[in-house]
Amino acid sequence: MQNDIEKILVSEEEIQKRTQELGAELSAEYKDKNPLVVGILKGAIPFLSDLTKAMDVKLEMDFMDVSSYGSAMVSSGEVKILKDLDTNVEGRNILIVEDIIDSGRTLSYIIDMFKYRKAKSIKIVTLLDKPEGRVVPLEADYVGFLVPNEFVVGYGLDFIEHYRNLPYIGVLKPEIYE
Ligand SMILES: O=P(O)(O)OC[C@H]1O[C@H](OP(=O)(O)OP(=O)(O)O)[C@H](O)[C@@H]1O
Ligand SMILES: Nc1nc2[nH]cnc2c(=O)[nH]1
Repeated sequence: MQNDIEKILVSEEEIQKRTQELGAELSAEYKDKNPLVVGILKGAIPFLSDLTKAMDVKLEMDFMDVSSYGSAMVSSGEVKILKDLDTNVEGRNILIVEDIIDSGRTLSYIIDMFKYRKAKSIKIVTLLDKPEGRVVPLEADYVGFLVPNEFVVGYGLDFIEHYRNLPYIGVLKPEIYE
């Protein structure tokens, strides 16, 4: 699998160090707020797992799965809920955990939904932000790393469901797409 990687953009050490920093910041922000940490399946799982272990606060976790219709690498803009939360978000402090914000469509849809459901506060932490990909305006409250406008894989991010288990963020060799 590692043979398929052309270059590493964010190393395992960089991810782990930044995750500890973000965990400390979020611990201060959410002290005594019992946040509901919402992971967006499936890409957010490795980051959410490491990040919440770096947060020394009482919190709850829940998960949503949404799909944006489209090919493996280009989304169409339509978002559909595949798995909803089990938890009522009304009056809750919500921390959404994402692996990447690209067009911004996925999170824009989810945030509107949480506002409609009367969440008390909504914040976003994303491991990666790809600002050049933005189609709808959206800013995360906490960002791990900025990435260029390239298709990235690893640490949760897939290409046709593979490479999520890489411990770093990388770019695939061109022949993998052939
Ligand atoms: O800002 P956007 O352009 O909406 O892209 C970001 C979304 O795309 C990826 O999810 P994907 O739909 O590929 O699902 P997955 O996490 O299960 O791979 C990623 O995990 C984000 O949720
Ligand atoms: N794997 C992967 N999924 C994405 N979803 C939105 N942007 C990306 C990306 O660069 N890589």
